[in-house]
Amino acid sequence: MSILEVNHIKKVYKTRMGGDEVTALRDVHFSVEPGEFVAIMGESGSGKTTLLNILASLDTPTAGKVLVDGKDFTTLKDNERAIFRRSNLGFIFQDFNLLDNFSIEDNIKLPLVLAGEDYKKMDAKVEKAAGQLGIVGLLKKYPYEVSGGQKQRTAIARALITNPRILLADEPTGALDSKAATNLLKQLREINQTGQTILMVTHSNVAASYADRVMFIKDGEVFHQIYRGDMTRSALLDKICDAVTVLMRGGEDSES
Ligand SMILES: Nc1ncnc2c1ncn2[C@@H]1O[C@H](COP(=O)(O)OP(=O)(O)OP(=O)(O)O)[C@@H](O)[C@H]1O
Repeated sequence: MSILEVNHIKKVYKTRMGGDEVTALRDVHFSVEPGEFVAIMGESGSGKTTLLNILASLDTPTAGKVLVDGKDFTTLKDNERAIFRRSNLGFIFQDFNLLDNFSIEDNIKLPLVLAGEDYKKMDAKVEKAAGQLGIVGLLKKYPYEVSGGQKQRTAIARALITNPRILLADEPTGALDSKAATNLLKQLREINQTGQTILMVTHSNVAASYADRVMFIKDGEVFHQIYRGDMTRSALLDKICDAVTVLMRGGEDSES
């Protein structure tokens, strides 16, 4: 069974007291298998954030369903959706979203505290997550004392500590220099290779080339998909660059 099924979702925003309407997603339909690493690309305004917000259960679609492990969460009440989100999804963001007054250790621990987990079990989980991300030596530091790459590793450790079914990443390398971005992408790939399903929205062709599948959104629909198959990362990168060029030409696959 697919881990995620996005079933013909549509999202229409109503603006100005219900006057104007904006169709951000027209008909988005795809599924993700357990252990896949999927990158979502698309030009500004194509609907990526809208899609991610719906997948994150932070917003509801106007029509269609989203199923995680066969369960439709779009129909849950707000409090049930919050519990669903906490136990099934992990998030990382472009700007890390760490709490400045919390140590690295307490930032990583936070989802466990919110979930009411037994304090005695927390330390072992923090050690394990920090070990996986190579930041054990930073646990007593504060976010302002560590680099951008280390902040994002902290955010990943925090996202993974609850063993989420899916890790949702919104432009995770957007605030990093290219060396830190490369290290982070390699780390995400390693985490994926342990079986973690990852969905990542990105503007970066290079970032997308670390995924198994790259999905292009255009005008609120899935316009094109590229599967890595047995391609090397650089061959996948070439294909992504070609697809982005076609997309920027307005979707016509020719010069004319
Ligand atoms: N809350 C909202 N109310 C009305 N329209 C919205 C709202 N949020 C997004 N939109 C519109 O929906 C469309 C898709 O926006 P969305 O933010 O999902 O695109 P995006 O692909 O994430 O863009 P970017 O890459 O610039 O972040 C755009 O036309 C946008 O103006």
